[in-house]
Amino acid sequence: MNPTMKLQTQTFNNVPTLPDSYVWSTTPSESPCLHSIDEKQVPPVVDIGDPSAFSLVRDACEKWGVFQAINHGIPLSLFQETEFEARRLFSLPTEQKQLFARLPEGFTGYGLVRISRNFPKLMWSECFGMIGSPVEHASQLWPQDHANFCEVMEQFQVEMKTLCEKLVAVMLRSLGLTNEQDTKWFEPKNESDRAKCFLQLNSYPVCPDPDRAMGLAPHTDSSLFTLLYQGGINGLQVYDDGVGWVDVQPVEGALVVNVGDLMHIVSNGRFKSVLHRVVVNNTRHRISTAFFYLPPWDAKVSPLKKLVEFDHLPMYRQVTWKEYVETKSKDLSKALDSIRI
Ligand SMILES: O=C(O)CCC(=O)C(=O)O
Ligand SMILES: [Fe+2]
Repeated sequence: MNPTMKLQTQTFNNVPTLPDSYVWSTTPSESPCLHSIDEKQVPPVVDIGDPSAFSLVRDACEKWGVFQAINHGIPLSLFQETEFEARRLFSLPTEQKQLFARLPEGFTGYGLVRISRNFPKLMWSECFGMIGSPVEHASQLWPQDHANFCEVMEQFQVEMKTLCEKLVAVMLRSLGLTNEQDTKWFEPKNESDRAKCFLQLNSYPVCPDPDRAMGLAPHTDSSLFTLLYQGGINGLQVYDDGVGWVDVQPVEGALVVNVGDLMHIVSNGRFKSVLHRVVVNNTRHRISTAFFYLPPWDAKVSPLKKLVEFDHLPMYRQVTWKEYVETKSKDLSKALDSIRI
């Protein structure tokens, strides 16, 4: 594990040069990104309220593992309020944010992104994770002034979860699965188990030397899929085998839908788990909100029966979510291979 998991006080504030621990040997500037104007070379923007959405979603998930969803029903104002509250949180002094530091194995609280432990260099980012109400942490931070933060974060999670439920149906229906029984994508341990969500606010402060730094190293999300609101500032890039790194240009009000490892498994390999990274810049502090859609901890996940019947062979063995997370935290790139049949 990286010995410097804990963020250093003052790391991001007014440092004139990039500290050595943040200098990456393979940097985004050495594998430049395509700023394409050819719409075939960028992940598509899909109006998910349109009847033609199904085939567009399927094509995007097969080719890219990512698309930008518009007309999803969540008002822009809720994204703006969430971003405003996130900025309020990240602008606090580091000592104060450290009061609710995330434990190395934990999900909630403040700190480095979980994948930091898998890389020798530090990333130019910080995050705050929440599952449900953040009141426990927020009330310590702002004893008199946490109500709005909590209200906005709770409302955001409720609306995003509803949207995730709708989107999973769209994605699986796009594969021809219309019967409810055929689209059960996890096997619960208990009857009452429901899908789970995890909200992570990400902050990428202004960086003195963005060409040698990394906001978030290349990774795939472990989730079924992730909904990402990236505000108006560029930074997210996805990898395409034929093209290389491609910018996902922010579209006002759109949500980036990232296919994760679990959807790749559930779809028996049809949908691609998208490799993505974040680059930083030297002028603007970027904030993003990532909403991960997940199974319950002890639930089992495997390729959907109908798809396996069609393919005659499952591509992956069954795995519990807990087992998958533990395998992936040991080695990001080998987790999928380790359950491949
Ligand atoms: O900030 C972004 O655009 C991407 C964030 C991300 O990939 C993540 O939180 O897993
Ligand atoms: Fe991610």
